Amino acid sequence: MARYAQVQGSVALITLTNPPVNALSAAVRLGITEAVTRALRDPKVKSVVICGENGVFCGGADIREFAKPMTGPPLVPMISAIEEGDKPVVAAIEGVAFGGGLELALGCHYRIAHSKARVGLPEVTLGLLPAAGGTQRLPRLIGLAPALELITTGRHVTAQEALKLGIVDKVTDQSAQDLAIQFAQEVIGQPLLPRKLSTQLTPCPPDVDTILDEAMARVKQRARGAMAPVACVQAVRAAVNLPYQAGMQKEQELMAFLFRSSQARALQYCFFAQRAVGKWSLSSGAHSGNSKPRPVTKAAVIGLGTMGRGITVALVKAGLSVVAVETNKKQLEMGKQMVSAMLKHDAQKMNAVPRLDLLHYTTDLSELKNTDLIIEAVFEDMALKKEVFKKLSSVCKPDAVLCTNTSGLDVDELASVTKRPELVVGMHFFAPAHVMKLLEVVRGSRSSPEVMATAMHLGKRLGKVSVVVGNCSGFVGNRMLRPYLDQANFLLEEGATPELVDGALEEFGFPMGVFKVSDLSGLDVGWRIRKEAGLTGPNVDPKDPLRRRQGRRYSPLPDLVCEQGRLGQKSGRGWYLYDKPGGRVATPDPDIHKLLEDYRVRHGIRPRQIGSQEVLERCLFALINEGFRVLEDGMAMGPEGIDMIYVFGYGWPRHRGGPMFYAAMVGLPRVLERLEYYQQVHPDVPHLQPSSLLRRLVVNGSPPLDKWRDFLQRPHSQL
Ligand SMILES: CC(C)(COP(=O)(O)OP(=O)(O)OC[C@H]1O[C@@H](n2cnc3c(N)ncnc32)[C@H](O)[C@@H]1OP(=O)(O)O)[C@@H](O)C(=O)NCCC(=O)NCCSC(=O)C[C@@H](O)CCCCCCCCCCCCC(=O)O
Repeated sequence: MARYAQVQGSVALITLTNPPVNALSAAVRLGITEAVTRALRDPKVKSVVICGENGVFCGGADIREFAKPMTGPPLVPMISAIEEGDKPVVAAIEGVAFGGGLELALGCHYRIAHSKARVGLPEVTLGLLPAAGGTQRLPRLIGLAPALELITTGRHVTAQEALKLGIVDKVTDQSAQDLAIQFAQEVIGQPLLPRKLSTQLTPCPPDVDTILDEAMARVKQRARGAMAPVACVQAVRAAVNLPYQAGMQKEQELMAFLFRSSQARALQYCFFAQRAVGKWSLSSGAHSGNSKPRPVTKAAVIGLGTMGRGITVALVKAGLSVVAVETNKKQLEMGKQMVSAMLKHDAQKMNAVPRLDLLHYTTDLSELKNTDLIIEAVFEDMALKKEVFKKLSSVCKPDAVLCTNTSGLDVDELASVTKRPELVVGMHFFAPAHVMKLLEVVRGSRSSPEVMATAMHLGKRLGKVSVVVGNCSGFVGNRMLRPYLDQANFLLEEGATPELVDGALEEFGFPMGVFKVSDLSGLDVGWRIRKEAGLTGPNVDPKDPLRRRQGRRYSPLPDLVCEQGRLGQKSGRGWYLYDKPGGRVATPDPDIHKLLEDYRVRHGIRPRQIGSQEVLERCLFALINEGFRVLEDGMAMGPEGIDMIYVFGYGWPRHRGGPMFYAAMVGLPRVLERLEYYQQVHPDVPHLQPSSLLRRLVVNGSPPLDKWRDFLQRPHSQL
């Protein structure tokens, strides 16, 4: 797993060989240890170069090994042996040097990087810290403040930035390996001590305590309960306050604590789940490996509302040529200005030129004759969307892919009005579409594998985490949201306040509680949907009592709030009060408290004390229960897809792994028991009725999440 060669007479060349990213598995660590020992012992070898095969230096420790008992030589002594040796060792960094890979390079005496290489210590994103000396060597090399920033955020830096920061000594456009071999010969005989980072002091400004305290306050505020960033600051503090060996001791202690934590397991699960969802498969046997995407060079977006603008920006940023269609001239002009402004703003941040030349605006659908793929993003109205699809079906070239950006309407119904239902697919973007990482790719019953591959491939080009989902009302994300929202409203009826519910959810790790999110999105959105569904407004069945609809419990509270003109942030009042219309700072509103009190009196509800635990159990377990139903109905490939949808689209805290992972962590028997309890107390809420899949899993001893698929009724898969 590490190749040894002697080149140019006196240079030992050690090459890491563990594709695809040369992760430091036990075998690689053994290979490096043996090769370094050999090089240091061989009198003919005067200097050493360490590089990686296939243009990648090293992606760090082998994350897959973390779940298994440790074997092979540990990293810390292996890196120390390199640093302590009496021959200069040069790291030749191509591709990436991440995590343990960068730590290995920091143990070398010199670092040479290719100009396209990136380096970083992303351990914090896996719930860990750089525990092979990274928290002790990097501050000694580049100083306290930049090291703190890189270690607590896990940010990757380019070779150019690494050179400026002093992480690497040279950057080359040619082969880093060749330059390193040449360099390794030039430095033979030069004093090595100043290059051994463990022997150096961390360069610190006089206000070192302030810097550390501010960093700690910053990470605590941002971390939303994640422990690793806090541990990273503690470890770097040790690099300032303690001698190297004591600092290393501290690093190991902190790592031991993080290593077995549920947060680290959740974050590492997310790392693999994010990659797993890209490898989609359908019940027909088609999968990402055997279905070829169609080439897409020219795309179109129909509708320049908020979603259409964001999608247009995302497509242009990915380098696609885009025709943006908006039939309303005023809206077209407004959209044009907004899209240009967004592209310019983005380009400015990247120090680049905005690609406005890739855009063409029109009011005329017939200009779509030559587009390869069209994304319809008109108002969420089935009749309107059908009209658009009918037209598209006749004006677009016969093999053009037709996508709908609906957040929950029936993709098959739309496909049925076209002459090419097999070329129709849902692409559910999340607002703002050029920022949010999630894309639900909705498979209609007739969407062809090729079209699924095209939509998934396009998602990847746009930098999205794309998840294949089935065509059911609300798809996966919004479908699961309904029971969550219902429970939040029921809690208000029973005695909670918006701030109590939101407080519990934010404490759990959501960036915003459910009521703040509703205020941000606009309360009229749900109001309109409820009216259309006959849950409120003139279409309500007159036989339905006020707090029951269609045979189940219903809370009219959100309707009452809307009827008062409280539409959320945009009107300056919603579940909270804002300083002005469009204001963002939410304060609890005594008028809402009064509304809730009056409501309870009117309906004879005696308010009770509600604690955070009940808020979390009712809101989250109801959502999770629907997640099990989604799996049971065959609307998602597996729990990983659901989890990535919630992490990337709904603010579920990544360090809790997503709802299905969380359920597994809490314990399925516990989730089942609490749902059964709440169902007894609220028999009129069908969402609290535990799903049969959850019951089946518990009866079968709660198998680990990666075995849940075995308990799904495969023939029912809708994918
Ligand atoms: C490297 C990348 C940038 C490549 O990206 P790209 O898009 O090209 O490709 P993919 O991301 O799709 O990856 C391809 C393929 O490779 C897999 N993979 C990638 N990286 C790793 C890895 N590090 N390990 C294993 N596998 C990896 C990926 O899953 C794909 O596989 P697939 O099957 O889907 O094809 C990009 O991949 C990337 O960013 N990778 C992660 C980089 C990273 O995070 N590195 C840091 C790793 S953690 C680390 O290095 C830790 C070290 O600091 C220290 C370790 C010390 C350990 C000591 C432990 C002591 C514990 C003591 C406690 C004991 C307590 C007790 O007793 O209980």
